[in-house]
Amino acid sequence: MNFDAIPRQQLPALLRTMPKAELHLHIEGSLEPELIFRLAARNGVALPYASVEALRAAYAFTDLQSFLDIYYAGASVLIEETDFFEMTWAYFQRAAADNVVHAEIFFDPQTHTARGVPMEKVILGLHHAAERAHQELRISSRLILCFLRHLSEDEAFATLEGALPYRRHFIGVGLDSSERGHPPEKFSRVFARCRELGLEVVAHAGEEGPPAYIRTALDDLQVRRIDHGVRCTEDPTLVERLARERVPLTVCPLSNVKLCVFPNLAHHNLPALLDAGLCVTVNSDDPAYFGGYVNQNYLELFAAQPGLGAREAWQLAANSFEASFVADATKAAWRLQLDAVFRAAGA
Ligand code: HPA
Ligand SMILES: [Zn+2]
Repeated sequence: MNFDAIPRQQLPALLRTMPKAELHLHIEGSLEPELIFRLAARNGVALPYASVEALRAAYAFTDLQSFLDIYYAGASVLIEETDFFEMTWAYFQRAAADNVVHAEIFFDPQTHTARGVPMEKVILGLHHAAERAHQELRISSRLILCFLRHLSEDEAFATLEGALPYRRHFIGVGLDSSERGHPPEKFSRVFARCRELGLEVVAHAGEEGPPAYIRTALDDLQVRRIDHGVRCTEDPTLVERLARERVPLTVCPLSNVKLCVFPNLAHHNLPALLDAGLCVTVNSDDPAYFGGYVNQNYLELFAAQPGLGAREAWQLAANSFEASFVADATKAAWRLQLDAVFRAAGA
């Protein structure tokens, strides 16, 4: 492929139209303020904000915790199965507009079961939206259950137990919420149990936490992907290992800027991670809170980083397929679609 034949002004259209997988998306983070207000009214949930505008104005985060406080407040309007369905269906429609062909979606059951919402309503609401997306939008998807790391390992075990009747609806587990002070090894036993059950395992690490958390996610939890992982560059030996073992990083550029991990996109280390040979992917994390869905992440990052061009666009999309939890034959079919789009653009 001749990537240099593609002029830079063609890049935004190419970023939008290229097929891609999204592998780091918290479904509760796709809840737009308008839907939060609509569900609050329908379910009789009181919100500490007077209007959609007042809620949006509160989206000025200083770190991960300042975001999580508002994110959990927003999720409190989700009560019935149809609420979970509507939220997830809205995400799939946005994803289809961004030419996402496959999504691996995180959900946080403890945020809901702690309020008395049954596990069944959470999982079936998401599952039915995923089925409709497959039929009507031709988007494939998988669900990944996340344990909240600020809670105990015993609570994670109880959550796993409660989810096992719906085992066929999710393919893996992850670890999210407040990273600092909650290292991956706090969850070693429950992740070992999940691996025994044949679940895929991933974990957020090295977003705000130190590179040591990336190491223990790999060694103690034996994760297949690292979510974020951007702080790995503070430890060159770790970067070499991630490249050698081709451990994917699901990077979320707009999230990193909103949560002050980097001052702006021009200072984001994604190009350095790509240069080091890592299997980096671009994702939206919590698009309703961080200023855009997956294409917005690509577009703003490429606009801010002159070193990123058509070659890197292709590589990032190819990485998103490689890093997904689907059969090799499916990955190969997506790669052909991707190559066809680049060839049609002149590469
Ligand atoms: O970016 C995140 N980090 C940790 N926990 C989260 N829960 C939703 N988004 C995030
Ligand atoms: Zn995340």
